[in-house]
Amino acid sequence: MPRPVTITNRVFPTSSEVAFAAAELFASTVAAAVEERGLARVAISGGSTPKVVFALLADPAQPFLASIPWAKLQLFWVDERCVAPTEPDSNYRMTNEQMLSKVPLPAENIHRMEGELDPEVAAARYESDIRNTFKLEGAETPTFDLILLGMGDDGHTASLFPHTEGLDAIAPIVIANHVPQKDTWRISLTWPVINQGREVAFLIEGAAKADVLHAVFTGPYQPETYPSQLIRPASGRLTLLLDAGAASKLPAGDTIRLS
Ligand SMILES: O=C(O)[C@H](O)[C@@H](O)[C@H](O)[C@H](O)COP(=O)(O)O
Repeated sequence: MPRPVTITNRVFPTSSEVAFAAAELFASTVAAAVEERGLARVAISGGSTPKVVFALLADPAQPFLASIPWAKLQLFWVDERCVAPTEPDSNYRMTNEQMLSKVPLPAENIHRMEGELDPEVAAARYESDIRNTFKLEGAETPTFDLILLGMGDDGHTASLFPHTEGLDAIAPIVIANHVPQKDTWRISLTWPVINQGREVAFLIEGAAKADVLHAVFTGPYQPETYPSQLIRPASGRLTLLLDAGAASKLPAGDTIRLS
């Protein structure tokens, strides 16, 4: 059975307010990690929801660009499509367009998943990159300071899709996951690694996600069908950053206790 978790459910009237809250969480987590440990390691998701967040972080009119200690941030991805970084579907391309091309994050601090390579090769290379960057030994796994997740309307998160082999991957840090429902391969962090994050947050917007959020956080535990249910951080804490539409079928209140 999954470990208990207390969910902090932060609901905002509009998607722009959710994005600003996500940018604040990113900036404050990075600053705290640098203060405490001298560096910050963050893993971000792709898709469409985080685009505005990354644009806010790079916007000189916002407080984040000047306040984030970019040189002490090591940036990773939660997952990537198996495409070249120049392709429209590339999570790296989206992040580069919205943020990386506009902020003083050193190139060597940007840890791109190499979607252009054979999926298994790309997964192995990324796992090696993580092991080297985190200076891991033996079976040690990484503890990211922040992991920012999205959720598909099918209940997937990262590239952990319903009824795919990636859900069974416990030991690795990074996997290549075949996703038959999309007739594609993806590269993804595994769910035990995500659960080791110091701060783990879902950023979810839109009424179209209301039903899946209700199923994931109030329905029976069936992670093969709703892989986002696998996300039960070891810290015992999980944050939801939602707009009113996405939250519309969740219980009222700012805390959800999952036993
Ligand atoms: O590569 C990806 O697509 C993401 O990492 C994926 O897990 C995403 O977070 C969800 O599919 C939600 O995507 P939207 O934000 O576009 O709804």
